[in-house]
Amino acid sequence: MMPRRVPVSKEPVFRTPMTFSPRLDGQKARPSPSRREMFMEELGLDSISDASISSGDEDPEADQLSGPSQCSLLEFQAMQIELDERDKQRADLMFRIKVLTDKNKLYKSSLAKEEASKKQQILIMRKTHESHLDEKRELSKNLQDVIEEQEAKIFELEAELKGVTASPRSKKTSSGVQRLVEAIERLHVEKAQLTEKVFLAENQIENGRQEWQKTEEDLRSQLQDLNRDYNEVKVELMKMKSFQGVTDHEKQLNKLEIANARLQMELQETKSQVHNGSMSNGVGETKDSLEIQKLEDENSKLRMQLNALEKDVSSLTDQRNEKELELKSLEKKYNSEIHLLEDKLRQSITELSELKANPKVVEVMKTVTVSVESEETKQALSKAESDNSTLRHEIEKMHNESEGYRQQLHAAENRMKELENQLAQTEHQIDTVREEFEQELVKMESVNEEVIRRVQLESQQSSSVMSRKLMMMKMRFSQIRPGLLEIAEEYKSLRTICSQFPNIIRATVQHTKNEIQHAISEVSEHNKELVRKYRKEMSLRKKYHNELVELKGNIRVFCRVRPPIKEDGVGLMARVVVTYDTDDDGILYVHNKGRTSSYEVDKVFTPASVQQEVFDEMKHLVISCIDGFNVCIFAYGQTGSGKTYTMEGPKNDRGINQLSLQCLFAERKEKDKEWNYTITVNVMEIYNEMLRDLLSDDPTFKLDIKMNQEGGLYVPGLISLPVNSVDDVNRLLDTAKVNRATASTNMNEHSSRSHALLCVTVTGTNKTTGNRTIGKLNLVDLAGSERVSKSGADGARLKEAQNINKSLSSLGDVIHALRNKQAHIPYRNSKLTYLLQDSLGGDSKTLMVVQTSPVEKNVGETMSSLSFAQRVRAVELGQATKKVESAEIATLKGRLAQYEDVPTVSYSSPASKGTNRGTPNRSTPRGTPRK
Ligand SMILES: Nc1ncnc2c1ncn2[C@@H]1O[C@H](COP(=O)(O)OP(=O)(O)OP(=O)(O)O)[C@@H](O)[C@H]1O
Repeated sequence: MMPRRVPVSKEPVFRTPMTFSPRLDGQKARPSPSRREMFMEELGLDSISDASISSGDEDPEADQLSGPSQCSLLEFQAMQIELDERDKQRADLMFRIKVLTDKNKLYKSSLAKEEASKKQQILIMRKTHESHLDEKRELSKNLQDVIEEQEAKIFELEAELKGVTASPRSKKTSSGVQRLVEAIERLHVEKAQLTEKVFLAENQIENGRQEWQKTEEDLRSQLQDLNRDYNEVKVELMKMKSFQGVTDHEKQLNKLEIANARLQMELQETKSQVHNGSMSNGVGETKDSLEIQKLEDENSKLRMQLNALEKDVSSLTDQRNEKELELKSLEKKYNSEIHLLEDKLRQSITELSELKANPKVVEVMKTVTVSVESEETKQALSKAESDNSTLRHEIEKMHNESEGYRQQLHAAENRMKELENQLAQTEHQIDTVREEFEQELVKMESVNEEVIRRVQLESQQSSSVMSRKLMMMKMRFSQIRPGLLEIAEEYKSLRTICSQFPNIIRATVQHTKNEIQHAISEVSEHNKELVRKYRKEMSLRKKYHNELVELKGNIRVFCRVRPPIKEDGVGLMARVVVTYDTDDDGILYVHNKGRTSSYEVDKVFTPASVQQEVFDEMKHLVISCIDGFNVCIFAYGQTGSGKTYTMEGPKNDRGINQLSLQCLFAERKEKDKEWNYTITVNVMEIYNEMLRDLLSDDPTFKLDIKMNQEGGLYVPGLISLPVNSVDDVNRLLDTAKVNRATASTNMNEHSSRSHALLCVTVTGTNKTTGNRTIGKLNLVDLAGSERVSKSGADGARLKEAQNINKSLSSLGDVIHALRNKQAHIPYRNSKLTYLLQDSLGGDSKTLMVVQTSPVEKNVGETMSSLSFAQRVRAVELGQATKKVESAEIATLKGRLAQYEDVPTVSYSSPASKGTNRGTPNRSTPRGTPRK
């Protein structure tokens, strides 16, 4: 979420450059504004972070409360903090104003200093000028004196020429020259003094310049500090912008932004004010940089003035030097002229004295002039006249020169006046600058005062608003304080209770756990007891059931469901549709087209059941064979349902056939002390209604089933072989397998379409009594039970299927007849039923293992097989009996067999025809079995 922008006030506000330090470190963003922040917003105040609020003497726990009362307390605290901040700002402002005032004073003092030094300089200059003027005046006076002296001399000479003495004049001349020399010497002294003063003034100017530079540097460093502060604030702002920017710091960030904006505004406004102030009479805030600029301007102005003054001084010095040179040349000139004049004068005097010494010449001259002019007189007179004219010329020339000097003096005076005017102008300029500066200072002061007044007014207004709000808050706080205290108390007590909660909860949980555990253990005990009872009941039930089955002679039915195999394929048709009852191991369910059919058998073996598990359930039946019972176990089911797997089993996991023989061997061994047992086996198959001996040398030979005189069935030519070990059994079974393969074109298909029979005969003789028992165990792997219509067979295969169907349907018919206790049981309808006659209807214990596929694809056949199994299960054959013969009977039977040439090897026990029970079966061994 972007931070909300707050419009910046246009009024200039003095602010310190971000003196607060907000919680930047370790602050965690809050997801949404708290109620306190919302309240602060309502009041139009900036929100304050939790960390910045310290409640002082308030109960700190009250801060943690939530609700209206907590908001009010926080409002009060927020107001206080806001006021503190304002006070801080005001103090900061005052400090800045004080700094500005100090600076102003400093400028004033430096200005006064500068002014004083300038005044001093002006005074010095004025004095220098005055002294110069005096000198000039003195010089002109001296010159005037010299001129006057010269004029006097000329006059004296003229007068002397006219007969007047001129002796006092010469004295006057020498005194004027003397004064001129003195004046020149004074000028020299004054020049040295002036040079010294100029040097002094230069030093002062240099000092002033250094002071200005220092002030300038100070101001520059202050400006740099301010800029640095500003940059720091900027950076701080940037940091805060980058670190914050989430909802709970929005207002703080806004506050900083406002402060920043205000600072910028201040800066701009100050700039503009200063600019306006320099352009017109506008007022503005004094900013250090502009002041420096202004002072620099003034400094440069003053420097210019100083330079002008220095120029003036240098020009005056030049002028003075010129004058000195002029004076020197004049002095030289006057001296030479004076010397010349003195020489002339001396010459004239000598001539005059000569003339006086020779009065005749004078008289002659006078006479010549009046009347007779002698030649000499005339010459002397003309010479005198020429000398006189020369002297006049010289005097005129001197007059002219004197006039030139007078003009030069006048020009110098004019120049002096000009310089005085310039000086007056400079002074005027300085006065003007000073006045302007003073005016500006006054303006600045007034602006400062104005700003201070405005800020004070503003802060007063804001503080009065804040005070009002504070008052309001205080009032509200005082109103809600009791409630708050109450809530705080409640909160404390609640907190105490809450702090006890974990212990209570822990204890309660522990207690509940213990109770539950106790209950569970009780229940489990009870359950165990129940399970024990249930199992006991079940075993009893089974026992009774078995007893009942034994009594009734029911055909026992087991069902084995094979696991899904790859031939079942994938997809919908490979879905498992057979499920099992968890409580009853005799019930299974088949799901077909949304309907579920349940089937009850004596025992259900799931795909997880192993061979041994299956055999264990029928072990007692197998063992009963050793006691003289006839037992028949046959596997029924569609092709590929696992019949062969159950009966034969793979090599590494043998099935019922081998396990049964192993069991019999073990049993024989156990009873070895009392009984002498002989176990013989024969292996047959019925294929296309043909009976074959799989242990014969010619397995294709078709065997017949015949009945002896006693009604017993026998198979002439059938080979029975004794077996004494598992190896014997394996050997025989392998031979049977080989013969079965030899007799067929396709072994796999053949095995599916033929019934395989393994018949085990156990004959036992009691070693003590000589009594004999004969028990038979028929182990039958039936052909596949699938329907012909489904298999779609034709030709030879159709015949096969029909034959299979025939035998199986005959089996069904026999079962049906037995079930309905019909008088005629159609055993002879097929070779299978005929051969199994004793097992199905005779004095036999019969077990059918119904094999099923678990997948959808075979669901029809599965249901059909299970329905058949249901019918088979309902068949009551009556109680089976042992076939035991006494020793005498056994001996007699043996003798009889020797005399009678009848087949003695009965396939099955010689049972009476039909369903008669109770008659001991006779069997006549047919000689020694072939090897
Ligand atoms: N309980 C089981 N566990 C594992 N695999 C089994 C089981 N039952 C049957 N199979 C497998 O199912 C396939 C078919 O079994 P099997 O040949 O025994 O059927 P079948 O009913 O004798 O067939 P057919 O009537 O054609 O002789 C075999 O590959 C076999 O290994």
